Amino acid sequence: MAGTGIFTEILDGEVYKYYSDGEWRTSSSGKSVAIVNPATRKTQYKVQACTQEEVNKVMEMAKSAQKSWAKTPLWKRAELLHKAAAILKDNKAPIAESLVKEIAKPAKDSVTEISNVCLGVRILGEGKFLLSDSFPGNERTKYCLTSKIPLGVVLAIPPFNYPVNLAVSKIAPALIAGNSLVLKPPTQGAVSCLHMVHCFHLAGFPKGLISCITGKGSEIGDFLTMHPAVNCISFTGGDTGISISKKAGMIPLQMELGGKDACIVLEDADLDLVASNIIKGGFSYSGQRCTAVKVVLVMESVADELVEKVKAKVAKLTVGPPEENCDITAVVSESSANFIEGLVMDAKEKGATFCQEYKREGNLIWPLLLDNVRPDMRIAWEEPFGPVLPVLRISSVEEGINHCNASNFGLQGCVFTKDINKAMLISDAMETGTVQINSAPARGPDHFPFQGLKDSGIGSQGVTNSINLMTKVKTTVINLPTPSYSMG
Ligand SMILES: NC(=O)C1=CN([C@@H]2O[C@H](COP(=O)(O)OP(=O)(O)OC[C@H]3O[C@@H](n4cnc5c(N)ncnc54)[C@H](OP(=O)(O)O)[C@@H]3O)[C@@H](O)[C@H]2O)C=CC1
Ligand SMILES: O=C(O)[C@H](O)COP(=O)(O)O
Repeated sequence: MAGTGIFTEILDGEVYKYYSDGEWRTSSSGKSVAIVNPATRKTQYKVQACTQEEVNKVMEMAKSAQKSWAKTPLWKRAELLHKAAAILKDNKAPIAESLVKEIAKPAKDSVTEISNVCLGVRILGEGKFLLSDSFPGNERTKYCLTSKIPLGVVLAIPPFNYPVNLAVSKIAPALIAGNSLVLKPPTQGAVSCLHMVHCFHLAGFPKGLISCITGKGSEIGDFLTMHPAVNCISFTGGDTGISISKKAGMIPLQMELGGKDACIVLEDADLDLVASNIIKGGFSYSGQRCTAVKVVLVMESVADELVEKVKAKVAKLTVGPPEENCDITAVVSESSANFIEGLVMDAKEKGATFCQEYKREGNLIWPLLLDNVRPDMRIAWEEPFGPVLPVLRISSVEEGINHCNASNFGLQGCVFTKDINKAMLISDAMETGTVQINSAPARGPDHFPFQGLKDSGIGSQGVTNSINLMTKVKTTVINLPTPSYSMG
């Protein structure tokens, strides 16, 4: 059970503690932040509302712990990460339980990301050796050695929908690269993150190297992201990332933001395959994935058949509590449910075809496919982050590409066709960070690059790219008095 067994020390009465300088602490603010269970709409957990002084302390510790961590051999860093992964694996149950209660989601295994990041040992263990005479006009008098050095303190801010998984995908590359890490978990998902951080604590990482500050992003966020001790921010979430980017100083930023992933369906597509992918892509975790299919752009000639196939599959989705492993569960908050309803009502007023009756109970919204959506409807452009999927019928491939490219987002997209040549041309034309051919958008596997164009983000994720972003290249040049040629 959450907060029991080896996790007892992370709880103070009914409020979870925050983690600083290798210890679990109660904030001097005397205040807590409530975490509301999306399904019951009742307070499920409470976390500390940390103060600015507590943030300052954490940053000070992070700076000093990083100095000695950077001198820890790579194999030892990897060993500790493997240990943390093993502890996480052995203690999945309370993390899974809090994911269910905080974000209405069945548990997801986050352990593989830590292990995968140990690939970093190889990436970081390699450098470059350059010779000056490869550049015109130079003799071989300079030997240049390059290696990757840590940045310092990395601030990680994951979103509610994958609080543990997206935290670990930031923590592990930061640590293997020799950085220290300050985690600000999403409020909805904080308790799952605190359990995960305790697994790192039990693995025996040095004091102060990892810390976890809780509190509302709207209250503590600016202080954290603009803190002078922070050397890199890795953020996943919504538009907040755009404002963070404007305020952050001259530091590397990894921003994975929203998306309006388009699914373009050509006449020759395998419609059964498309329908399964629309269900998986549009409705898994109730559409609350940045990579969810958020608009279907289907050629008019096959639209009726595709819509019928998707309708049949929507009818089979189970709707209800996360504890029962239902396909569709309550969306994360009442404000999110209200926002989704606003999009649905706008589509209704403007004449979209409802393939199912719109139904909502509290934060639980039944899956809904909207056909004959037109570009003047909000749902054609905005991301519902819920189980509502619009279908726009197109009369040419160009129309589909134009719709996709007119979006301010550019995360992923997908195209379904049996013609690989057409698929490649469409992929090249789509202004998105990734295009999936004949499959729904998805972030993984972990070592694939993952990035958004336009308002969908800056920087790129994936094991190698994260490590590269969280390090800087350092060069040492050996200057010889006379040119030296091997064996010469
Ligand atoms: N591209 C991607 O990989 C992903 C994108 N998203 C996008 O995120 C949105 C939904 O996720 P959601 O979690 O609600 O996103 P938010 O942007 O609201 O929150 C993300 C994180 O930022 C924190 N935060 C809020 N305000 C600030 C601030 N001023 N400074 C610093 N941190 C702050 C939040 O904390 P708190 O919870 O305390 O407010 C949370 O930890 C959708 O738009 C979705 O598309 C989501 C997942 C993945
Ligand atoms: O935050 C998200 O929504 C994820 O990064 C998407 O990951 P997935 O494609 O593996 O669901």
